[in-house]
Amino acid sequence: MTDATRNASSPQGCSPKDRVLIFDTTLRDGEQCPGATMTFEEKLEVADVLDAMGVDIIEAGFPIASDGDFEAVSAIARRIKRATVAGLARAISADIARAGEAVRHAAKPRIHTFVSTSPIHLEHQMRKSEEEVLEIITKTVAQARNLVEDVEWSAMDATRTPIDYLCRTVEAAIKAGATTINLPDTVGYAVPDEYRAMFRQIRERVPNADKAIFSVHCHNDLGLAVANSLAGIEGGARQIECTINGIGERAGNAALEEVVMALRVRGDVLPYDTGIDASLLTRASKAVSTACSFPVQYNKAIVGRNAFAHESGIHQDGMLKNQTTYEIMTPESVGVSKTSLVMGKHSGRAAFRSKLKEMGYDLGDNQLEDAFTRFKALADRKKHVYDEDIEALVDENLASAHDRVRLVSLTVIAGTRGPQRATMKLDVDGRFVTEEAEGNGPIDAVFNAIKAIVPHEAVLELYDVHAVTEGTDAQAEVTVRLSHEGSSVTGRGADPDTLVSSAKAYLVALNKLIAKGVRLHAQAAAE
Ligand SMILES: CC(=O)SCCNC(=O)CCNC(=O)[C@H](O)C(C)(C)COP(=O)(O)OP(=O)(O)OC[C@H]1O[C@@H](n2cnc3c(N)ncnc32)[C@H](O)[C@@H]1OP(=O)(O)O
Ligand SMILES: CC(C)C(=O)C(=O)O
Repeated sequence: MTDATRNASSPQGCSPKDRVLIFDTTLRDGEQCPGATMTFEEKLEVADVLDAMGVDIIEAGFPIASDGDFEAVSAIARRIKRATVAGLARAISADIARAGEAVRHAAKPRIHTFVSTSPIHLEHQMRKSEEEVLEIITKTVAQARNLVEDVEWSAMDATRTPIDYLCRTVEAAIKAGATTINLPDTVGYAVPDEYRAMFRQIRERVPNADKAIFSVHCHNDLGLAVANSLAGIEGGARQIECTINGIGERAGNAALEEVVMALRVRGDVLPYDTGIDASLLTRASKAVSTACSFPVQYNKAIVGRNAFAHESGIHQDGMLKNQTTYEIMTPESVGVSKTSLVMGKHSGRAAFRSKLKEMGYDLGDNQLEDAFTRFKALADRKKHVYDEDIEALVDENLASAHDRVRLVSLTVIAGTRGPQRATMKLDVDGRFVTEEAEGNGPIDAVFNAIKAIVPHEAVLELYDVHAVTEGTDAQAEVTVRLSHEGSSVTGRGADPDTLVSSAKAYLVALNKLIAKGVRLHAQAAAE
């Protein structure tokens, strides 16, 4: 641990852990993510959330990039009282002057200047020799240090830089006054062992290494940004550069929420503290996603909408018995109100029973088994099973417990070439009866088939259909009202197939009439 990080050690009473500084670059590298540009106001909002969450350094932008960026960095510098506010600058005098001007009103200003160090970059981008770049480092870091006390220097493409030359650049930067040395994996090329070893070697070999805090900055081109960041910390770095939701150039940067929670949850093997209030992580994720109009992938660790959602029966059963069976952190710890047990085709009885209880149903074992069978059948056909879907099927189930006429099967031929034809099989008092009927439209054909099997005088007073939930696979809920000899009854049926729900609704109403004493005439031959 360097002197600088020791100053920021753990709160009193906690076991002493090394403090890792969180440098958030959502507003700079994050904004470099294609399509993630934020307006001035959006940047201020994000900066406020970051500050409230306790990030140590907010990299507010790249002031030379545009007047808009300069204005945003200046406004954030004026506004933020707790965190350090940094502005990025190339190793160019005008950039450094502009960054210095932008952050000068910050309570804690930082200039972050960078230059390439790898042979590929020196030859093809900078078109400079190693010696020329060493001179540039000395000159530009000194210029920045004349403007502010807190200067960060980054070796762009450090992980593709030969270690001997990297040592020389780091030594030069510290000598010129850099207080933080960032060794970025600019192109997401490193693997954890290599990145950890790089920090160990640099800290051992550079004579003045203990005068600076070392920093990691990892890109996610191989999906290793978080793993590399943690490895860099094990190698002696004490600052992590990261972004909310992992947004950033190309495949993005290490996600702030992931590094913070990895350090917290695995404190046993990663004994480091951050100053982040993790309960604000979800809020920060939403704020950034909204500001950038950049959706968070559903299965994103920590802040994705599925991060605390369980659909499979075995997991749901475990969760109902004890949350630690399938969750390594509580949803509340990252600002999510609760775990969700999502009802779907992989759910089991334990979760179904619990869901029904939550919805206010108290079913006996047989009723529950019946409803569960119907739920599984529905889930096989429907992508999302919502509470309303479950409610519809349970209500229908309860209503049909004493029915004398039940739907067994239905086939309808419909389309532009009428007449429409329905073939229906009903269970009437335990006997199967099949009839075929035509109609003026498929629903008329369905109702005529019912009348053919169970002739009755009742009049259809109302037919209404609406979607219970969203999407083309939504359950259609049909309401049918029948009246007979002064009494009228209503039936409801739900099914993703409107014709089936129509038949069910009609039969519910008909069964109610039968229960009221209307006589049945099952005419068709029993099978
Ligand atoms: C790894 C990173 O994320 S680095 C940060 C990347 N972010 C950005 O580039 C976003 C903001 N950028 C911009 O708005 C523009 O690129 C500007 C304003 C910075 C520069 O614009 P321009 O002057 O038109 O230059 P352009 O972008 O075409 O080329 C970059 C120039 O900077 C040079 N350069 C790149 N990095 C550095 C550096 N660290 N120090 C000095 N010069 C550098 C390049 O060699 C090139 O110089 P050249 O024109 O002499 O060949
Ligand atoms: C400017 C530096 C830190 C950078 O963004 C990178 O190397 O990825």
